[in-house]
Amino acid sequence: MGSNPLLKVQSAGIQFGGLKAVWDFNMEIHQGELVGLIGPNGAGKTTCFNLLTGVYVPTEGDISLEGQRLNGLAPYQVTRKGISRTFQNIRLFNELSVLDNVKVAYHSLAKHSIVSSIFRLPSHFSGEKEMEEKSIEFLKIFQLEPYLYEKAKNLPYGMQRRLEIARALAAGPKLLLLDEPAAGMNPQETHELMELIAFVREKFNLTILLIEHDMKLVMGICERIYVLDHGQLIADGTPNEIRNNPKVIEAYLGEEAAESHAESSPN
Ligand SMILES: Nc1ncnc2c1ncn2[C@@H]1O[C@H](COP(=O)(O)OP(=O)(O)OP(=O)(O)O)[C@@H](O)[C@H]1O
Repeated sequence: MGSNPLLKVQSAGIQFGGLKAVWDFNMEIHQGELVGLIGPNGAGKTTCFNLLTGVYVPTEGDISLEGQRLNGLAPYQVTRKGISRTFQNIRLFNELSVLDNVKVAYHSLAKHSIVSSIFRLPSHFSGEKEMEEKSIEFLKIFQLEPYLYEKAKNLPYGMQRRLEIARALAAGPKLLLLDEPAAGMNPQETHELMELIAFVREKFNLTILLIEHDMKLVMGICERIYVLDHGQLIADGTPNEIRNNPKVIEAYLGEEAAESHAESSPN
């Protein structure tokens, strides 16, 4: 790939006390790619997302988006630079309506000034109206239109997951990070979600990095995959390369063995 990468991570890492949760992490993602980040439980995947989004400041290495260094920026600044995310455990404003959840995301980027909003100047209303129309447009794409005025907490689980993605998209990201978007979904919901992810990627010319445990799903939609184990990258490549990589097979076999041991051990 000749062009400059959208995201570049060079030897990034973070240490918590004595624990090196992630270290020497390298990654390059180009505009338009759909990339997977996988690894056994506790491998450091969510920690990587936290590094990329300013939740954690790397104790080593560099992270840049379009050549601009992100190290040390607060999460809201990273969002403004163009990285949005969803969380493993859904984080919505439960008491707000579906529509307001998306409008809040727009507000964080809104162009109309605080002065115009306080004094309720005409520019405020046109900004507000435009924001509402755009929010509804997004929600239609995610088939959430029937729920516009429903409190977020009352949505079926699969729809809450969709709303989280819609909200992340409303911030207009260049790079969208999805942390286990299909967690807790049944196979039918998962299948529909994957089709939706592929669709929004095309429609908004997005670049996506996703963490997912469902191998079939990751292998099915990602063009490239990075694999973490014990905080370190052990492989990256196409789904086929990853599927046949002995280090990856070993890491996952190790996880299965640990799980079956835990299941058979008395408490
Ligand atoms: N704030 C923190 N303080 C201390 N240790 C942490 C912190 N955040 C993460 N860790 C540790 O870093 C390691 C990696 O955790 P992380 O949640 O990133 O793994 P993961 O690959 O996302 O796991 P899972 O698939 O189970 O979600 C774990 O050992 C975890 O306990």
